[in-house]
Amino acid sequence: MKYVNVVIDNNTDHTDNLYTYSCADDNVRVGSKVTVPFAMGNRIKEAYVIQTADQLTEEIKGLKAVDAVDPEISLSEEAVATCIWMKRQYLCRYIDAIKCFTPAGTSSKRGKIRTPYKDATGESSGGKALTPEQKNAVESIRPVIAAGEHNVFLIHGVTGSGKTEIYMKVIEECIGRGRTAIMMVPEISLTPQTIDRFIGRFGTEQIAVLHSKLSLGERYDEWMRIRRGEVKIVIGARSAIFAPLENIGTIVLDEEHETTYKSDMTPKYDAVEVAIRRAKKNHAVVLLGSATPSLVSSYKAEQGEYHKILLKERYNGTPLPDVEIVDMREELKQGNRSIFSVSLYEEIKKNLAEKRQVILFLNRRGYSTFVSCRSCGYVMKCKECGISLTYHKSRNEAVCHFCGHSEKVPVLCPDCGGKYIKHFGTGTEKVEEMTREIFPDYNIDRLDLDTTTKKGSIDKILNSFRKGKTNILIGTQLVAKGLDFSNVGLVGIISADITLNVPDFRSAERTFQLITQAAGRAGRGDRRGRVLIQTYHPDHYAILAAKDHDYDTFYQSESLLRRQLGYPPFSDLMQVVLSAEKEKDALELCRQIAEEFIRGVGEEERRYVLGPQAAPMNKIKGLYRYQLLIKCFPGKRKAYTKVLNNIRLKISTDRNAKYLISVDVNPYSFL
Ligand SMILES: Nc1ncnc2c1ncn2[C@@H]1O[C@H](COP(=O)(O)OP(=O)(O)OP(=O)(O)O)[C@@H](O)[C@H]1O
Ligand SMILES: [Zn+2]
Repeated sequence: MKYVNVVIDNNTDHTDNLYTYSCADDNVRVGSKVTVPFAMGNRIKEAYVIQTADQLTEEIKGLKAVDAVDPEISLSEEAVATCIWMKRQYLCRYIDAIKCFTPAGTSSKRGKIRTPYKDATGESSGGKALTPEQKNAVESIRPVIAAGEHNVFLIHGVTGSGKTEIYMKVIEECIGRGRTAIMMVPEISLTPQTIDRFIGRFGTEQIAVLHSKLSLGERYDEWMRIRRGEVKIVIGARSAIFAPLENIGTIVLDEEHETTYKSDMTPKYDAVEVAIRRAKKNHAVVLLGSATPSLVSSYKAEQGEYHKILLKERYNGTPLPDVEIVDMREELKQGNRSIFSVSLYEEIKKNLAEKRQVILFLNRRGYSTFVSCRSCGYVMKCKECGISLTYHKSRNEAVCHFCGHSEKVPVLCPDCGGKYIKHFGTGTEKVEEMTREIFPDYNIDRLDLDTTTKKGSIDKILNSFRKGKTNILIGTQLVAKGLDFSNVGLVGIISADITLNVPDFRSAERTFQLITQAAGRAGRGDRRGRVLIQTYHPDHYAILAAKDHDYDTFYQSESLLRRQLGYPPFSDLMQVVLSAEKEKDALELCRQIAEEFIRGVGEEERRYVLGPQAAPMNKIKGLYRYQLLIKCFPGKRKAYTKVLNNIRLKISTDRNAKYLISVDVNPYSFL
């Protein structure tokens, strides 16, 4: 007879505890999926074993027995340990963490394993001869793997330095030693080339690709292949970090600075942190790769927590693109009101004449930014969210980019009855229209959320650009993410100010990253490329540093500011959001929670609690939102999360409560 502590598969905070059962099946172990009779009615529920024991330390009255042990599905001990850690780290329930590690969906019962990407035609095995920089990188990682030690490497390599080649060599090394690997990319649909290269090198049998387009049945099949140990490499986006691999030797996070690695849904985990946690338990190495490492990662490298590897040159020696800043205030003075500065127009013309391709980047989709009345200043806003609606010309509608609500644009102003309702500002849809007007003889395409809703549309747009059919590609940040095309001569950044003006302490960091990444798409072949940055803030340090490809200077200025203000990487920033139907209630409860938190952690912490204040998105889907921001300095995380979690539980388990509470540690957006 064994005794087990289990977590019940229940979606509530009331039952987020460990429940003890006896178990007659000797096959039961930590991580087993079981069924148990639960609560008064003894309904059979699914559950997961967190602990096992041969004896009970004290007698339990009315101890029930496990109903059955699932022979197919189980978590590894390491996965269970990671779940317990996640619960503490991200203030989630046990079951929220466990669900990350278990397969969604059920067996497809088709008897045939369906592998996605089976038609991929990648490069043949062997790989390329490494450049000296690539070789140095691999050589400094190899001994750590040989020794079976854990370490984190921050591979800071300029755009086009060939980081993927390093990942593949390191993974090869691991597999040669009988170990496994996780290869993470920020967005799978944008990285078909990377996947092709891996499949070409390692073959489909050894690889599982996890992505959101898989059906539930496919996902289940892939999960089982991995769990049975048939797969050596798992490639995927954020959730692939939970792949049920054992004996992991390497975890790679490509473009480690990308916000997609942070989950904004429960559990609100950070895949970089989970990767390091899992790697430690597996004695594995973590490779964090980027041309623009996050400030947090660079700081950790500086502190000696990570080992930094620098790659300063593109693999083929082509210099980084030549970057020019265009002061849009001057354009205005010259009477140019178009979205194209004279220099940008001339550069586009020149590149098209030379048969080189052009990328135009603007980090805002839609046609205009807002719809407003010229006579009275009325602005169309989302009734649910309170944010201004964006005009989409192709649909002839004003759309809320937060909740998706859309409505027709009125002919007359609903406020003053005037007929001067107009749309202002620029989005990618308008850039496309303008570009078509000015360059009617060229093929122009657009890559943003609106043009990629249909299945396969991303592939289509990227393929036609790769083949050279598209002359000008216009897009949002999707075009800044790792695309590797050799014939791009020019990248034009229509407005660098959009990200700069977002109310977030990371806006400068994001701007620097986006410009550098977008610029990095230019001149990846043999000929040098050119980049034009249009801005009303030509003297901003983020823009100047991006122009000079000068990460270090940016890092120094930015970390100085962050240190003074006590922002990450010098603290963890915790966001507590209270939502309620009445604005007054949300504010009042937020106030109470602030006091309760301070009582819990001590009066001397009061100065680290900011707010309550209305969240920048004051109203979402009809609920008013108020927030507290808490700066949590090193050594305090445990105490803070404990108090916060108790507050959260009190609210979430109160059946009469009219509020919602959400706690997010280092969210990627504070809106
Ligand atoms: N040693 C090499 N020999 C030949 N070609 C190489 C070599 N290393 C990399 N390449 C090629 O260089 C291109 C860029 O490599 P990769 O996509 O890995 O760059 P990256 O460092 O990830 O850049 P980014 O940060 O811009 O995404 C690819 O087309 C790749 O095939
Ligand atoms: Zn809305």
